[in-house]
Amino acid sequence: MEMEVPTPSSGESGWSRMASSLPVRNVQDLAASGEELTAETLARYIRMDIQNGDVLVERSGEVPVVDLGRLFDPQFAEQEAAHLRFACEDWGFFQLVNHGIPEEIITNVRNDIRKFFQLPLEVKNAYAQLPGNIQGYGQSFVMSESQTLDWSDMLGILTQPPQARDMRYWPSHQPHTFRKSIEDYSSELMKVSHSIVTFIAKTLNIDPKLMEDKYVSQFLRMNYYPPCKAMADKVLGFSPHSDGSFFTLLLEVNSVQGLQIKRHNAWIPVKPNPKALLVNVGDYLEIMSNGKYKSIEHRVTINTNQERMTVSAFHVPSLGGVISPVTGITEEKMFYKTMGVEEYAKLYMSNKLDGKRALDHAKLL
Ligand SMILES: O=C(O)CCC(=O)C(=O)O
Ligand SMILES: [Fe+2]
Repeated sequence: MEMEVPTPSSGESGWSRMASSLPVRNVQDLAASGEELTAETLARYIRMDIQNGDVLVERSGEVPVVDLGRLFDPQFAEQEAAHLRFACEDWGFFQLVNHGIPEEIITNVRNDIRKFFQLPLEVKNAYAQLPGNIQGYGQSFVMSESQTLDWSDMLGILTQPPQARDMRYWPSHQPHTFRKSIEDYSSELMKVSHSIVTFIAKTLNIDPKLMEDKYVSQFLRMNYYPPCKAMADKVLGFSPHSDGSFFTLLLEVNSVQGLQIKRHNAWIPVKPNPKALLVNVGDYLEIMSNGKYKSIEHRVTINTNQERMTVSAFHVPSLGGVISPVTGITEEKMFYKTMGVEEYAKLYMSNKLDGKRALDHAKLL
């Protein structure tokens, strides 16, 4: 398959040229087309590996909850920091409540994402191949070839740093408040990220300054997972992966379940919490914490009747930097190499991982 590399952006962040894309059939359109969805028409999406590992529905209530308000409150800070440490070390995932983002901003971004995905395909396709900060619509960031088999569409936008937001090419008309909703939400996420980083640094006993350049760029990835009446249990919305970010903040736009996280070789479905942002440790944080904090594999399953919509915000380091384990976090031994951020990103996005995760290539033997 031919790979298409989008035009480099004139913006600050070279990240916009890292994410390549593969043109694939729009899945929302396929699901809605009325075309009969049979083993034949769905052949491309049918997966043999979905049953690998038990699905432990009864454990979905165990995903840790971290309260940002309490982290700021001297009376509860210590206790809450212990929850945060446990969440990053033992789960790699947590529901962040009391995150402080004004409800109106969340509501607006939810509504506009819904509206966006309801637009006719031709209109959405105006976002497909734009230069500047829009990464594309309907296509995957190429992490692996298998991901082009995912039963989902996405709209990807590079939103931070602000000077990288090259909005000249933003289709202005549809939905007309979309751009503002995204910008407001993106800026609020930066504040939340700043708080998270400060507290994570504390739990690792390191200077937060060491992390300052580790989450300066932000991608928003709006995900649309159509229902699949015929064979919901044979397709995946998102192949198993860990995130090539420092950390990721996920907003579940419509609270339809789908995300599952790998834990002790089983899959735990995450129960949507409309009041929370789901935070997960990414690969760069795992490396930097010398493996103390874990970047956990996760995947998205598909429903028979309901569509799922989410927006992931990937916070990533500046491409020009390096990533290396900070000394003193764990015992003296280093488990990860020092790597260029760009070098790691290329590895992560390459199709040449031979079935291993990019992280395995960053480990010292
Ligand atoms: O949509 C979801 O639930 C998860 C998305 C995800 O894992 C990602 O964007 O990396
Ligand atoms: Fe992910």
